[in-house]
Amino acid sequence: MSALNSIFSPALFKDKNVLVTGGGSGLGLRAAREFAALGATVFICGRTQEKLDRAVKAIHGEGGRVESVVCDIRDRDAVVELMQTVSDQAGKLDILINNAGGQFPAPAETISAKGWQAVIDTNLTGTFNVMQAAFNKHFRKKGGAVVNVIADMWQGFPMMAHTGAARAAVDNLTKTLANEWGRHGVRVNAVAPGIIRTSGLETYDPAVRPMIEEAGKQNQAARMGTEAEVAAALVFLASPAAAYITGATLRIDGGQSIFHPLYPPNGERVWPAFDDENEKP
Ligand SMILES: CCCCC/C=C/C(=O)SCCNC(=O)CCNC(=O)[C@H](O)C(C)(C)COP(=O)(O)OP(=O)(O)OC[C@H]1O[C@@H](n2cnc3c(N)ncnc32)[C@H](O)[C@@H]1OP(=O)(O)O
Ligand SMILES: NC(=O)C1=CN([C@@H]2O[C@H](COP(=O)(O)OP(=O)(O)OC[C@H]3O[C@@H](n4cnc5c(N)ncnc54)[C@H](OP(=O)(O)O)[C@@H]3O)[C@@H](O)[C@H]2O)C=CC1
Repeated sequence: MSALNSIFSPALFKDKNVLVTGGGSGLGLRAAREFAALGATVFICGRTQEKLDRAVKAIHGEGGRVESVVCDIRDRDAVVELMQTVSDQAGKLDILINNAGGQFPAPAETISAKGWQAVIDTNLTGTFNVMQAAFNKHFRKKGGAVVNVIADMWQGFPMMAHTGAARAAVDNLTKTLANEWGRHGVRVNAVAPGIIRTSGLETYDPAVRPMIEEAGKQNQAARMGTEAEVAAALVFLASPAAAYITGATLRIDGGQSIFHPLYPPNGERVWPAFDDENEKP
């Protein structure tokens, strides 16, 4: 077992280099810690140097190998440079976790042109920029694995029209690029988290937090997901255990996306809510 109580073999990613975009906080940081604990050399990127510095310190403190690069994934040239940096420092990239992203809750009719563009540029174009640059610089010749982080937008995404559209597009890109790049030995998958308790949620306006707390219980586990639960799925899809999986999107949402308002009757549970084993002391 690794320091993070992982069920995976401690040397699973020995000699592998992993890039986690948005690895300075939340899900990305948890994933970066997990890959580092399993033997990988991890690169993390984001827009904020201080956030990255704190993450590097945390991973070094756990004995992991990590490098950070300031990079806005919306900037194509910066993303190409990021791939060059990985090449200069580590020689190759094996795994890309496309996690950087964000949005703000707002009714569709109020979203400004710049607000719409910022969210599409970040979550769709930025995600594509990183995949394309990783393929051209690294994966084309030696193969690799990509896991994109999207969201639960299967029934539309009220108050999140911009990100719902962008994430649905990335779901489709995942399938398209799995087809185009399979012959190069590249697997492309995605995870679709439901509502996960991360530091990212705290960036939202306090006025919408009660709504998020309530929505976080609308699933079969009757609670929000944890960072560890998403990281475990990212690790699995990036690992050789998923060698026969490509073009797939794994929903990590406690059943939120299939939640039926009429069941259970009167909201009664037979068993207590599922616990996250990783979070138990
Ligand atoms: C039911 C809830 C389900 C929750 C499931 C999902 C959860 C998560 O994803 S957790 C959190 C992930 N982290 C974040 O979302 C935080 C990071 N967010 C962002 O960085 C921004 O949302 C961003 C994508 C817009 C960042 O772009 P950036 O270019 O840095 O942003 P600017 O500040 O320059 O703004 C550009 C544009 O967007 C408008 N805008 C930004 N925030 C809001 C807001 N809260 N409400 C309305 N409009 C917003 C901003 O005003 C700018 O437009 P103009 O005003 O027209 O210039
Ligand atoms: N928490 C949840 O319930 C859910 C989260 N998600 C998605 O999971 C991912 C991680 O979210 P979470 O950990 O919760 O939130 P965080 O806000 O903690 O993580 C987002 C990370 O992305 C980085 N980032 C944002 N924009 C850019 C950019 N343009 N270029 C480079 N890096 C960027 C941020 O760093 P910086 O600001 O320094 O650039 C930050 O480290 C996001 O894509 C999020 O939308 C999806 C479904 C549910």
